[in-house]
Amino acid sequence: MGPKLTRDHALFLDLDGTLLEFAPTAEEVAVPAGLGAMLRGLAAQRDGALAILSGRSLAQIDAVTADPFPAGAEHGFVLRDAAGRIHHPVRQTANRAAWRAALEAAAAAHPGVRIEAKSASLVAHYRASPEAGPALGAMIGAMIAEAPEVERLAANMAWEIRPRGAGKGRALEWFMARPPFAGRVPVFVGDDVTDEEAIAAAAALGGHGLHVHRDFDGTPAAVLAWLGSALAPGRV
Ligand SMILES: O=P(O)(O)OC[C@H]1O[C@H](O[C@H]2O[C@H](CO)[C@@H](O)[C@H](O)[C@H]2O)[C@H](O)[C@@H](O)[C@@H]1O
Repeated sequence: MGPKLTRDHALFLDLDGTLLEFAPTAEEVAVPAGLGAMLRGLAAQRDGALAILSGRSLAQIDAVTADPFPAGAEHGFVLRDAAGRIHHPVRQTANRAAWRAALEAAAAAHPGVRIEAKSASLVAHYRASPEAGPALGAMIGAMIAEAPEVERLAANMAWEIRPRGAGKGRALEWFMARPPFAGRVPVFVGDDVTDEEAIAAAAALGGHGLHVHRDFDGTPAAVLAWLGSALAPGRV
């Protein structure tokens, strides 16, 4: 369970596996009823100090939350501050088009594998074809071996090629240096290997880095119940 939330906490929330149950594709997730209203309430409670930190694109985040909250999209490659301004902390790679073509060709040879192209990252999803995972991972590792500007990430039933130097931990630190986050105590909740650096960053800043499986019962429902309890009458 997380701490009792107060208005002094800045909230940083992952989406898939944390607020959303996993689904066959990102577009097929069921958004819990009332999620947008709850996030708006939590943001208002702390003067807007609530940000979404997700591997999803900014457009996909907004489709889930229904409001343009501050966000670190694509694992922190695209940052949207509280005033709605967009920032890119690192540069795009020049090899993206060639890598995308190679991944599409690999996907054509593995029924069920799906390639997702975000503004900077490329993802090879193998949830519908788990047996393809190891070969895809090896192929991607070899493909980017000479490209130090990117890294291969083992995501949830997916491999992701993302620009090195971004990441959810850096995104959290970036927000914590700016209003309305600065001066508050960071609280991050995530579930995945891609969330560990934000869990560590929140703790290093004197806050709470929470894991859906280690600190809750492993379900988004438990995280949502905890968040919702902060909006109960008489709280904060
Ligand atoms: O950082 P997150 O908010 O957890 O987003 C991570 C990735 O989410 C999406 O993929 C994952 O969720 C899908 C829907 O449940 C699932 O089908 C897929 O297997 C998961 O890897 C999204 O497609 C990615 O771009 C995000 O990086």
